[in-house]
Amino acid sequence: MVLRWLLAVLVVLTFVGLYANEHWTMHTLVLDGHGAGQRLLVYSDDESGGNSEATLLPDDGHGPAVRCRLRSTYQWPFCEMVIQFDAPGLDLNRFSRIRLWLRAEGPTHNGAPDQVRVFLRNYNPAYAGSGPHPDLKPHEVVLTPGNRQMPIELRLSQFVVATWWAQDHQLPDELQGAELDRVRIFSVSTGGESASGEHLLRLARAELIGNWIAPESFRLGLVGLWMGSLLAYLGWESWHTRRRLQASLTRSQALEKLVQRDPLTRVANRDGLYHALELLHQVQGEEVFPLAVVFVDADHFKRINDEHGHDVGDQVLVHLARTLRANLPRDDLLARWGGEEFVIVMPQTSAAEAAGVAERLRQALTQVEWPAGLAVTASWGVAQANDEAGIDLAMREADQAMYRAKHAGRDRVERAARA
Ligand SMILES: Nc1nc2c(ncn2[C@@H]2O[C@H](COP(=O)(O)OP(=O)(O)OP(=O)(O)O)[C@@H](O)[C@H]2O)c(=O)[nH]1
Repeated sequence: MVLRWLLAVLVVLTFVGLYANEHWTMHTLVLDGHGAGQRLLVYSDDESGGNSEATLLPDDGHGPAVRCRLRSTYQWPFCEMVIQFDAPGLDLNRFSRIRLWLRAEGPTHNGAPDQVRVFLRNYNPAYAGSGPHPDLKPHEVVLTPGNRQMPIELRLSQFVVATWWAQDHQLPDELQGAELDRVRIFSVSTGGESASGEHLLRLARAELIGNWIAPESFRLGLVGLWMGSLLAYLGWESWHTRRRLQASLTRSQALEKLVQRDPLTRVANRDGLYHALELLHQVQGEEVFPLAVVFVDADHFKRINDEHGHDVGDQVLVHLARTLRANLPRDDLLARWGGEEFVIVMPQTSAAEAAGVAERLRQALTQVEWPAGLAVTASWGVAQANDEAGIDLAMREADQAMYRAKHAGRDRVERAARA
């Protein structure tokens, strides 16, 4: 359930994030030649041997323009409006698009609308040289503004390295692709097909549009978010499972204890006794032997029930169990064997020592304030087991010894013949 919610949230976040980074969180850089680190210039082919004339017209409220008298004395005549950026140049990786408000007027060879070339020129010492006029790598898009709706929006990925420049520069493979990390020049130039005559190039506005976070970084961030969330979920899930297991273990242990306990006297029942014996043997190993077993049976208990009622009988059993427990060391096990009969198991104790303990317990019963002013006594049988296999035999022998105590007149301790 949690995983389903997590996935749903991640999917929504991913889509909203992608959309927001693309459309909502844009930032803009205006290219007008007046901003910090920008300069507006015009060039023509006269520096390359032509004699075209480029004149910068003052901004008349519609943005700067270049009036160009194109003369075909040069092979590739051109006029160009240039916005130059201070070193180290602009890193356009923060941007994804460029918007242009651009007009071009002038004669063409075949009467088609005038073309404009848009350039982004990048600096890299590997090809630019170190002179005052660096050889920048031109990235080009050819446009036909005509009567197009403004602005014209171009993706920066549309800019490709100009083939005429690439052919002149035999660059190694790794330098042949587009590079827009140190752009020193943004320019618009008359088209390659423009005919001689007077042209007008007007750049009312140019803006670079960027995402606040570069798309690559944003996508990397999204991958990180997915991986981080799933890892956090796995961590939480394993912690939660361990807690659930622990809780159910504690519950089942508590339940087991409850099942192994006599509800009236609160001491162990037979199952509880055997379980405790097993644990004792696991912990102490063979050191539990010799192990003494004492059977205790309340005398004339039926009479107590008959004369004073079942409730008094119950209270007598509770008092008997409490007295036994209170007078036994903690390591000795006490259990209700059934009816009015109890068993004591004493680790590391011989039958002789156990008989002494039983005798003290027998006397302790005379000190108890029994219900209904009764004077309750019990008969005791003691036996000894020397190894694990001997435990059941010792139980039977202690039981028999207890019956001998009954027949001998009750309220006494008897040891098994072998013990
Ligand atoms: N009140 C009460 N009586 C119980 C309980 N369990 C067994 N009894 C009774 O204990 C009595 C045991 O009687 P007997 O086995 O004849 O033994 P006794 O009367 O103690 O005689 P001796 O053992 O020979 O001294 C029976 O009447 C059972 O009903 C119990 O949990 N509560």
